[in-house]
Amino acid sequence: MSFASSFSMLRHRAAASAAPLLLLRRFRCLRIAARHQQQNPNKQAPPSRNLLKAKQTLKEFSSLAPVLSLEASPPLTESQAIGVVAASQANFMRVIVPENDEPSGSFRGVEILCVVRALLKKIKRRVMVGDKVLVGSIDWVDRRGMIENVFHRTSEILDPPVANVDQLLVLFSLEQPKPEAFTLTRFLVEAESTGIPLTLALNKTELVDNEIISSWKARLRSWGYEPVFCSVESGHGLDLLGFKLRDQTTVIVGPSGVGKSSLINALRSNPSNAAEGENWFEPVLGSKWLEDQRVGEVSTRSGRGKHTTRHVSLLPLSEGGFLADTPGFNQPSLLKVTKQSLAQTFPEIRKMLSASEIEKCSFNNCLHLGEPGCIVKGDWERYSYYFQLLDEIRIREEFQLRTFGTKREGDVRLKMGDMGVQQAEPRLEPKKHRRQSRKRINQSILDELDDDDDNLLDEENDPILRALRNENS
Ligand SMILES: Nc1nc2c(ncn2[C@@H]2O[C@H](COP(=O)(O)OP(=O)(O)OP(=O)(O)O)[C@@H](O)[C@H]2O)c(=O)[nH]1
Ligand SMILES: [Zn+2]
Repeated sequence: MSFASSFSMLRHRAAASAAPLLLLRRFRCLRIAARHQQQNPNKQAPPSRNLLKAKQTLKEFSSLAPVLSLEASPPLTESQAIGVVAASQANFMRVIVPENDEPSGSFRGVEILCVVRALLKKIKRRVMVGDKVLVGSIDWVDRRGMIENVFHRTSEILDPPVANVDQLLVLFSLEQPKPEAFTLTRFLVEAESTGIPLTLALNKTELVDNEIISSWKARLRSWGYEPVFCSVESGHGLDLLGFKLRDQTTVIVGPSGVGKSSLINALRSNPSNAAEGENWFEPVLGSKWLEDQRVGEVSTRSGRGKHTTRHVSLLPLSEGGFLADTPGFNQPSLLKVTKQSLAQTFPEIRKMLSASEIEKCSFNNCLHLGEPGCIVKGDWERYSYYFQLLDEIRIREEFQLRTFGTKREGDVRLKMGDMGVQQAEPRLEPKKHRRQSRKRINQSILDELDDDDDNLLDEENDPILRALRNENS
């Protein structure tokens, strides 16, 4: 397990255990109060403040514990609904819930501007864009409400931060800009490392001739991918893409200028997509904001460049499903990829490893660097990219190690792992028996960078720094 993921597991566990503890304490208050009542039956003592508080907390927790399972369908009152968080801005979250007010019984989407219940914050239950949530205290006229609980997540990505992503759409263009094989590989590796299914699409087909399309098709097939060729300009391939996105929450990633925003706009307004009936997200009532999430309007309204904000938002598709608009997130950080996991992000290596059941690599955790006995041969196009990325990840891992090692020596100890691989492990704090939080570790990396006078890193655009900051926020 990677350093990073073990920390996030710990963090989740800590959040989950806070609630029962609080509950237990409040239960004790109740019991003591009840015993007091038994011993003094004639005294009608006014309920103590603690007792009131305990009752209140029990009431709060009864609708809260535990995190709702995805299949759960809690009984809803008039002022409650289940929806999806489409955006988060400052202290507010925009949640899209279905509204059943049509005589025909068909659904429409309503956007409710929500605050998050203080209790959820208290027990550190984070609400993310993409989360399925229980909204309560809804004022259907003003379209305001409060997020009362969160459902289990099926997935969670951090860069950009979105929950319940079903699919990643890696978008490149064939021209303006031309695809660059190594950059494309970085994007694919980042997408593969999430474990979420990915679709690769190549845009602007109308700018190139058929030979170029065929040669990319063959080349990408040898990498293990079947891309969708499309053109926002001519409309070619958009039906197929629309079909692939239907009823899915999809995050589009890709370099600047390939047509991500153009594609989002095209898919949202494709009139042939406007099926009648179950498309309860379009139109979304009360959302001037959603209308504004269009390429041109955002820039004119804010008066800044259209991509100066980094707020991710989910845009409802006319046929159901969401597309995440991810301004500014167009460089893969590869922060979740480790030396050991890199091989699994290359379909070519996966294929070689699964093809040879009998002939295994001599080493269990072989890095496939051409050692004798390694079954991963070098006769494939991206082998050199694999090497290059392995090197990059090695340097980053060493940098992280050095940062913990020099700055916060006490927090890290080196452990001999399997096959003699050295691994860094945070030292348990002697008194609290608690691991250092991932936030603090990330912060120590950021501090280290801030201390560095020769620091020429572009803080805004450096994907690793950004991913670390996202995690901390
Ligand atoms: N010729 C052609 N141009 C396109 C196509 N799709 C998008 N464009 C143009 O490509 C340029 C960049 O499009 P955007 O949608 O802003 O690209 P983006 O990926 O969102 O770029 P960033 O916002 O920088 O990440 C715009 O001028 C679009 O009009 C296409 O299919 N063909
Ligand atoms: Zn090997």
